[in-house]
Amino acid sequence: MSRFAKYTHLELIQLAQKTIIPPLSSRYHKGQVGGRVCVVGGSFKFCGAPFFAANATMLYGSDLTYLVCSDKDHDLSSILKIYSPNLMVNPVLSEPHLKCESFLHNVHSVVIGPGLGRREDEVMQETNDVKFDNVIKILQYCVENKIFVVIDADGLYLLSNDNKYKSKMSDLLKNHGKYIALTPNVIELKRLQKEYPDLYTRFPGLIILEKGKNDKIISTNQSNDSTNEENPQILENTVESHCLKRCGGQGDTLTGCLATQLGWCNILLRDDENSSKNDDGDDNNNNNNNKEKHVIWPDRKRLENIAEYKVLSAYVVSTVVKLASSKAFAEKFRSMQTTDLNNKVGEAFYEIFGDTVEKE
Ligand SMILES: NC(=O)C1=CN([C@@H]2O[C@H](COP(=O)(O)OP(=O)(O)OC[C@H]3O[C@@H](n4cnc5c(N)ncnc54)[C@H](OP(=O)(O)O)[C@@H]3O)[C@@H](O)[C@H]2O)[C@@H](O)CC1
Ligand SMILES: Nc1ncnc2c1ncn2[C@@H]1O[C@H](COP(=O)(O)OP(=O)(O)OP(=O)(O)O)[C@@H](O)[C@H]1O
Repeated sequence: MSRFAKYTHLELIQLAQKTIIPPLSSRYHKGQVGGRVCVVGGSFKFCGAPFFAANATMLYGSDLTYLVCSDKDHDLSSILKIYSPNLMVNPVLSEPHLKCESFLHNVHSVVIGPGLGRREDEVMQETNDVKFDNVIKILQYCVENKIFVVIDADGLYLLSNDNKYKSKMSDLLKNHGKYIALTPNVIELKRLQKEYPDLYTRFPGLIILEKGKNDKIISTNQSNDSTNEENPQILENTVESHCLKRCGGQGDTLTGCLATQLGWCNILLRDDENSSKNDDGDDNNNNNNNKEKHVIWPDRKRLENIAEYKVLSAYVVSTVVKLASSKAFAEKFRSMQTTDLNNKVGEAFYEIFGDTVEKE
């Protein structure tokens, strides 16, 4: 059981408000606190999924969202650009010598997988392998540079079923689990458990947000030798959803929202790291330059470790998406689509957290 499992729903929401939802303020510039998120996905078959995920990142509150896809997937990048002028679509995923640094250096979180496709389904095997090689390259770049990653949909398929890539991916998860969240649906979870029977304990620091009627958040101890903690820890979101429509893309929405929320956590954690470095500098050099000290939301409450930031993020996002889907369903019933759900994300967030404007 997670320490959070002893909290009531209201206590968790209040805790989140004090720890992981940075207030809106005129002090911050574009991307600094709202965050910069990148979604990697799309294929010749699926242009909806990457759009829903990327669109949800922005509707949840990111300032800048990039969508990285392949220019070999027919008209995918043009279609995505037409879907939304808010997104920055970067069709570099099939570049043979991809330089991740050029588009990821200032990003706070990344989604890998919505609509990405699978190697066996693709038409042009040769260019296709470049695309998937690059997906692995991106994952590696992210975890080595402490960028949070959400792996969903066909990203999970690579991890559970792709013979060329699954061992490389599982090595990255094993060594850098603390930067990664998986968001499987029921079938994706079954595939993962078939490949990794010890899924819940195998990847230290990993969290798994299992989607379903009650979203379940599983977290694995960060270190294999911490014996005094339960492993894994489980937190279930039992808030009722009144949405009875299961249109494709609800999971993509959840994934996008989670990426933005994790991006915020990354920003806050980096700010703590920078300010403690400066504290050391001050002591050693007797230098009273406070400029870099807790630039962002100085009086926030701290959680205990990275895993707690990720678990609370997953809980909050699950709550927001459940409320958004209930609202969309109440208006549209059977005709509800994912676009309706996406359009309720902001309203649901507001209903739960208010305007979140910084108090003077
Ligand atoms: N508009 C778009 O572009 C969209 C594109 N999308 C993209 O499609 C890609 C493939 O994703 P996917 O989920 O369709 O494929 P996959 O994992 O093989 O599962 C397929 C089979 O699993 C089952 N099944 C599923 N859920 C279940 C449940 N809760 N409980 C029980 N069974 C369940 C179900 O089995 P059946 O009902 O046939 O028995 C189904 O046939 C991926 O890239 C994704 O991002 C989507 O995001 C949607 C919007
Ligand atoms: N049986 C259910 N009852 C109520 N809500 C559900 C149910 N199943 C899923 N949900 C809600 O829908 C969200 C998405 O779950 P779903 O299983 O549809 O994901 P997915 O298959 O990955 O979606 P996508 O179509 O985007 O690939 C969940 O997080 C949950 O909030």
